[in-house]
Amino acid sequence: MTQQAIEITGLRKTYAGQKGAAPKDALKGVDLSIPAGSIFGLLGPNGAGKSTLINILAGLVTKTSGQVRIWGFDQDINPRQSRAAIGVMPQELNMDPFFTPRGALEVQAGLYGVPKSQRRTDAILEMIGLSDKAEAYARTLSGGMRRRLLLGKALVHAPHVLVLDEPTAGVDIELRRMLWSNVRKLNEQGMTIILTTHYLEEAEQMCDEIAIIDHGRVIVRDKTAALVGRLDAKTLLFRLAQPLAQLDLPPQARQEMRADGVLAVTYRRSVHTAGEILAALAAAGGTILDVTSEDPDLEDVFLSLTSGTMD
Ligand SMILES: Nc1ncnc2c1ncn2[C@@H]1O[C@H](COP(=O)(O)OP(=O)(O)OP(=O)(O)O)[C@@H](O)[C@H]1O
Repeated sequence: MTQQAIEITGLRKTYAGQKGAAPKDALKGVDLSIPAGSIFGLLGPNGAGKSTLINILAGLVTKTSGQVRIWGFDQDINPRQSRAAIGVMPQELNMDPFFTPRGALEVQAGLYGVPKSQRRTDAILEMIGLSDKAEAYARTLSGGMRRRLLLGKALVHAPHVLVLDEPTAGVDIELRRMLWSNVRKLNEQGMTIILTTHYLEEAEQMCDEIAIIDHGRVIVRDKTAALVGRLDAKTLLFRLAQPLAQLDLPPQARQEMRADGVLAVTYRRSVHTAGEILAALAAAGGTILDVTSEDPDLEDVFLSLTSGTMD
């Protein structure tokens, strides 16, 4: 059996309502296991409960009920070991402006009780590309550098599991590339990676498996390819010699003329075959110059499963 990096059972979180507001059930009984060594994506619309889940894993939010095991350690029974097994790169860029990157990494290592002889401050600075800024005050660092420092801070205690909360929101392409190449390297070295992202394409490229959370529940969890494959829709794109006067498609297929003059025909693979679509075009007298196909992507999966409120 694969070892599980994270095992969550029946996890609930109810925030007390503030100023007379009703209590908020942010997590309504989440069961989720994340295999060791994977890159796992946690997706969901705003307010779905992702941050709550991550913050519970990080030990920053107290759960209402349920069980959380990190690297085999129960959070309630072995809080210290479960905490030592995980590192979190948070979203917010708040940091003490008077710390230098070296100072921030050293303080963080101290907080985790990493003995001086075992600290890897120079190696981490090198990895996050801040060796030449090691002694600069944080307030002089750019947003991108601060983010890299946050990644470095999450790594000081060499955790088994690294959680990245929206690591690439609003960052430029170069930083995104650097982050992903670091993440891949860490994963190749055996680190389990959990990431939340709003960029579905990114999740599709990076993650082995994905869970989608909506309204405090895991509504789907599968291998990325299987998730995308689960969608039945298929689109054929035709470039025709001349526009068709009329095209009679099978009843459940639909057509759309795109701005670039390409005719897009979408159908359900479980209902129709590509042959039926081609036959309909031939019957309409269409001369096909070129045909390509479009498979559904994660966005289609996402929209078909959630209320489509992702922004
Ligand atoms: N401290 C809090 N007190 C009360 N309600 C909260 C608190 N933190 C979060 N919530 C509510 O719990 C729900 C889940 O929030 P959470 O931040 O976990 O969602 P999210 O999926 O991370 O969203 P986002 O992508 O916007 O960060 C939301 O309805 C939110 O308003």
